[in-house]
Amino acid sequence: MLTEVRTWLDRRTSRAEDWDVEALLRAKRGQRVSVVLPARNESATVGGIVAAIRTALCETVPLVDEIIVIDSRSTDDTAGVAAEAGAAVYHQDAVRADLPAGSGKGEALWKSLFVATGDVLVFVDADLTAFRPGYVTGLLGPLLTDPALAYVKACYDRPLAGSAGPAFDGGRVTELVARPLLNQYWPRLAGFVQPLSGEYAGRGDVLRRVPFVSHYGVELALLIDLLDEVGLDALAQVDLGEREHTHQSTADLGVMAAQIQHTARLRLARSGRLTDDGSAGTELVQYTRGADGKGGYRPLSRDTAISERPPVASLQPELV
Ligand SMILES: O=c1ccn([C@@H]2O[C@H](COP(=O)(O)OP(=O)(O)O)[C@@H](O)[C@H]2O)c(=O)[nH]1
Ligand SMILES: O=C(O)[C@@H](COP(=O)(O)O)O[C@H]1O[C@H](CO)[C@@H](O)[C@H](O)[C@H]1O
Repeated sequence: MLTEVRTWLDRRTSRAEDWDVEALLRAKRGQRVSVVLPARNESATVGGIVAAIRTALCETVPLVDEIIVIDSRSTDDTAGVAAEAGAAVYHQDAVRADLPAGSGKGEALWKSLFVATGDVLVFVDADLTAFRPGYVTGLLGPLLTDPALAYVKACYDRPLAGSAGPAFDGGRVTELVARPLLNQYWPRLAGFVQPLSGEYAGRGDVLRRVPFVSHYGVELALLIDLLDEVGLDALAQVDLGEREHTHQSTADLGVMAAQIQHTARLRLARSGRLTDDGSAGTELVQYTRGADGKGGYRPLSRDTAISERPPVASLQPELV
């Protein structure tokens, strides 16, 4: 581990319990706080998360000023459930509908930058199955109390639901793809315990100065781009203890892994460390047996292409 990272790890890692809500209210000093949940087909969990934030951090103490759910082309009642729980719901394709539509989680997060009014934005996945308001206060703690910080990521144990395995059995793409890539090519980011965590907070003006990669490349790209934009000491992480969420299938995580590999290649090429001749395939062929689970294997073609949205701040003023 680089000496710089060792120092960073000690200096820029805190714990959720280090941040007292009353102290955060005093530190807020007129800054607005938006909580943003990107949600695709999360009707089973989004309502409980929104209600918990609203009750604890809007009604009981005025720490959070708005709760936004970006409905990311859900086919269930995510939007209705989120609205019922008290969130302001925006459909991903209805925000900046003048632009060609994009896809995936990264698109949902980029679109949130056009509707969130907070000086500080807190992002929370909508599939969490054991959410606590301390996730939000923990992420806000460093940002509201240290003006030198721009972005704070959650870290936590990630047990794999249903397995009695160790605390890091979850975060499969983190452990098998993202962490090796970061250690190989971006060792200054090796101090992040959970580089792909879906819970993080950032200053709105800084987030609007970086691009947003589509789909599941967004978290890796944000870390790499924010390191370039603001420097390692403006980044931090907060230990939230444990995180449980609805898991995707291994096959679906294969698509996520490919998107993250494409993102890494894009960033290596952009920094001149790799020549990208555009020959990397974006088709991922996976295999399944027939519906009855018998017979021979059938190929299943999956698209893993990613795209990228420019920094919001780079858009023509009249277009923002
Ligand atoms: O196209 C998408 C894919 C995912 N998500 C949301 O992004 C978060 C993380 O996605 P997911 O749970 O699929 O990833 P995982 O946590 O399983 O890696 C969740 O709130 C999803 O509903 C989204 O808004 N749009
Ligand atoms: O960290 C990971 O390996 C993946 C999958 O987690 P699990 O193996 O289902 O616990 O989950 C994260 O990765 C996505 C891509 O960055 C994020 O968008 C998700 O919020 C995050 O949960």
